Amino acid sequence: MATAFKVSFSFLPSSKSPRVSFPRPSFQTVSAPKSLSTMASLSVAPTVGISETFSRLREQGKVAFIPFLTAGDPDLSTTSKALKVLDSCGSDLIELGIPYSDPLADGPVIQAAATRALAKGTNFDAVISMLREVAPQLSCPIALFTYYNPILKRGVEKFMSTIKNAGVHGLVVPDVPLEETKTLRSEAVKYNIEMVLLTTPTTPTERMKAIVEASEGFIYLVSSVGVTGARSSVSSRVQHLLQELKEATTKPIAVGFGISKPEHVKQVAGWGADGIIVGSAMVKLLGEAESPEEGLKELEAFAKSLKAALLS
Ligand SMILES: O=P(O)(O)OC[C@@H](O)[C@@H](O)c1c[nH]c2ccccc12
Repeated sequence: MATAFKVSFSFLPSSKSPRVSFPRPSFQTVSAPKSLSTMASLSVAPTVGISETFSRLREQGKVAFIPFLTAGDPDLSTTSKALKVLDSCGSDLIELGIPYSDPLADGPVIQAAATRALAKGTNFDAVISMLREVAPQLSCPIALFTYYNPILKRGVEKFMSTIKNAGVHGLVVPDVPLEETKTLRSEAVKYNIEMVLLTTPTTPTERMKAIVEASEGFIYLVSSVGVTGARSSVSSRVQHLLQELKEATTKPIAVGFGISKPEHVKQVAGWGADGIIVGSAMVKLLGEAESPEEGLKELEAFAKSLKAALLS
């Protein structure tokens, strides 16, 4: 089971990556304007990107609602409908997970969803075809979540151009240590894909600062050590971690891991988060429903209840 693994996530120091402070990446093109020649050749969804979404929300004093789904559970046609449902319930960004056979950072709910999705034959190409069709119909941006292996298999540049063409705006890759995100980030920038990096309660301060510096779109604050999954409460350490991050950056910070109830959402927003990410609780509803239709109804009611908690 996932808890038995010790892995090098991008947000944790790896054995290859001692706790040192990092020079600013030399390719500080992160906020460079997109190349018109590159963009003109791509079919891009008309939605605004992740940074811009957060800027707009900040101006309005709002906190982003960010649901996560595993693509292909129970099947890709339901995922496509679920994306539209979540969009219409006021999602500000949707994180879509590519199912993977070895999801080391995931707890039982998302692991089971990935297993079911893979058993149904869901693969990267099928997720991309689905997105190409549905992304232009969404008003919120999509951040793709994937482990590193599927990227390496395709080649970094090919991967970035493929996801950009499918209408994706951002990318979260949990199992690449910061030092090894350089190539990913330089290719992502070319395609105007925002690479979101993660930091955890055990990330040393200097490393956290380097992560914050390099992260685009927002900073993903993992609320607790361990794997994904609903928890009964959100660690109160998050409040302190948010303060620490806010001293280091003005970039938006979204909190994820264990958030599963309207009360959690309200609490974390009250602590100053710019966004709230809810994964396992959403995935569970779709995965365990009696039928896809039933799952979509439950997803809609749940998403509305979380969004309402953010607006109240
Ligand atoms: O499932 P939770 O506990 O609500 O956490 C969000 C999460 O699902 C999503 O962001 C995510 C899914 N798998 C991950 C692996 C690592 C980091 C983050 C994730």
